[in-house]
Amino acid sequence: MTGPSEPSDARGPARGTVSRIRELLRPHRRTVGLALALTILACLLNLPVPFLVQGLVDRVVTGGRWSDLPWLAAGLLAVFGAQAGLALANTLVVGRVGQAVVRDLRHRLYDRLQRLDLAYFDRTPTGGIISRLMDDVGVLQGLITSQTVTIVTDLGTTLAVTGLLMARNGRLTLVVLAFVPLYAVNFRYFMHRIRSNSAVVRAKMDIVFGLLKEKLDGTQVVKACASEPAEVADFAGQLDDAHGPRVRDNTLRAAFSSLCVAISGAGIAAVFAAGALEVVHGRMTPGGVVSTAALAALLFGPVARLADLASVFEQAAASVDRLGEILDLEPTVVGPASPLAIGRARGLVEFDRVGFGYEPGQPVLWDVRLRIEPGMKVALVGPTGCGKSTLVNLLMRFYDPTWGEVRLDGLPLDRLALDDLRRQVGVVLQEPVVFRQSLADNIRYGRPDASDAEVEAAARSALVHDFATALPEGYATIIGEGGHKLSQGERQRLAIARAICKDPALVVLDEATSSLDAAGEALIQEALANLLRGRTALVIAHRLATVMDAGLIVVMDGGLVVQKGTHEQLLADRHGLYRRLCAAQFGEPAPAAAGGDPGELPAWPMPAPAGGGMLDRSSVS
Ligand SMILES: Nc1ncnc2c1ncn2[C@@H]1O[C@H](COP(=O)(O)OP(=O)(O)OP(=O)(O)O)[C@@H](O)[C@H]1O
Repeated sequence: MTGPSEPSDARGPARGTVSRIRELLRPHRRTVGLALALTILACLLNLPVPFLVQGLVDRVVTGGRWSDLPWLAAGLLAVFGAQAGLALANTLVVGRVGQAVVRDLRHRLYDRLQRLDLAYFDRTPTGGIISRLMDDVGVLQGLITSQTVTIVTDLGTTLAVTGLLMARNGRLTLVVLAFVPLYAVNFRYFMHRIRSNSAVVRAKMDIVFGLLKEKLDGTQVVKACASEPAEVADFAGQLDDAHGPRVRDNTLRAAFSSLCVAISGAGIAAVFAAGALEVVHGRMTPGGVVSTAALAALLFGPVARLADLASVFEQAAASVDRLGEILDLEPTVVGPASPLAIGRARGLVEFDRVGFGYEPGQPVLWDVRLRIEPGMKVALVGPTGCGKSTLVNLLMRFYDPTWGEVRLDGLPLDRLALDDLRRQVGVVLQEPVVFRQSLADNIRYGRPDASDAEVEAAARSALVHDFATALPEGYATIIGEGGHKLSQGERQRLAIARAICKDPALVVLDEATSSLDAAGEALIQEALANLLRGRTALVIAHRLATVMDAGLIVVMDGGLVVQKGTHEQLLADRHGLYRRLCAAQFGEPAPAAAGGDPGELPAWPMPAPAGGGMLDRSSVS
């Protein structure tokens, strides 16, 4: 993928821009056709102007036929009035198309984003994504709405006027056309500079958007650390960083446009000078010269604008490249063409010699072999970074194993439809996610067709019902960003209710590490017990005290499963990692007598420390 700050090849992507715009306009071809018809009409209306001007000069000014003045003036007025009317109609029509294209494009981008796998989001900053959806789409909208009309009008005008000029006076036409190559030189000089600078501006704005999102999301931490002044200074620094390239963008465009204007000014002056000679030699009337100069102005205007447009087009091409980074990307984790039907899974999970690395050549899981029987509660424990979450990510098929196979009910995961697989799994994350919608809709998020009664049943099971009914509008209360604020414990129970409402065969639990008081903790444990009942559960355990009853505790270290067994079995291994983890969390037990039979096992967990019954995570994550 092209890095955000690398300027792309100046010609290739520009061709992509044309076909991309054509593709975007295709669904609106009728409206575009109407706009084109209006444009052609507007172009044709340019043609009588030089004749009317010539008539004014030759008949009225030099010929003294004042009786011709009213109809010549009325003719000019009618032409300009009709052009204004057509321009208005055209702007309205093209504006509609532009808005529709933007809506379609944002929709397609969001659709693609939803289908891309987590790996894309791992490597792409959120700010870059938002800036593409808002900023780059806006640039393209500008090109389509304000510029396509101009392009077509100007192209039409250029052709028609060149024809007319040729018919009137070949020598003056050559004078006019001699100036056109200057536009080409001007264009060549500025275009690639404008384009690469545009790419730099966009990359800088990605960083600004990213910073903005990150810092607004983390407002609480910013305030808690009294870092507001530092944040303001940091943001100002980022804006300053983007300021230089933005100013350069402006300068390049201004220089380019001004040179275009200068070239057309020089061209018209040359037409007048050459025209004067034609009059002196009796080959043209003064009216003929004035009207030819008017025609030249009609030609230089569009040529200058066309060249100017090229700069807008170059900027849009940079945006199209960036949008293409999303639109052309195919997800790597996809469902099979003919998936196996699974119905409701029994919950048998197998990791068969699984290895995986987020980056090529850097495995974080090496050779995981694990069989989880239906209905079993399995705890994953181990030092931080040992690969617990990664294992769960593979079970959800957020990523595919680099080698080995993961199976559900004996079926390889990559033979199942993705939504079928993910429907089987309820996830409760460490940091519960709440969306800005009603409490009821938050609960039914994983199963949108759940009835109100089912939502309430899930809420009761997860001990959400009591606080739900106390909210200002009960289950209809809007929560999440800008809505009613829930406490940490309430949000965790809401996440559990969401998982229960989905009624999954499997539960993945990334056990919360935040400190709740004893009462809050007890409520969560009760809600969790309701969620886990009768389901296969995979619990990433940070506090060993909560998983001692697990049917199987899997101890991981450095991407490998190093121990497996029940709490008692694992403790019995005096040199095992599990025992060391327990010692780190609960404190060293009294030295065991020599000989060590199970009766000598320490009475872990030790009594909870004061202040809420939470045990220290220490080195265990
Ligand atoms: N998205 C990612 N991209 C690249 N590397 C990653 C990614 N996620 C995790 N890792 C790396 O993979 C390794 C295993 O991480 P993982 O999150 O699975 O560990 P964990 O045991 O769940 O840790 P913790 O208990 O601290 O959450 C770590 O070295 C981590 O830095």
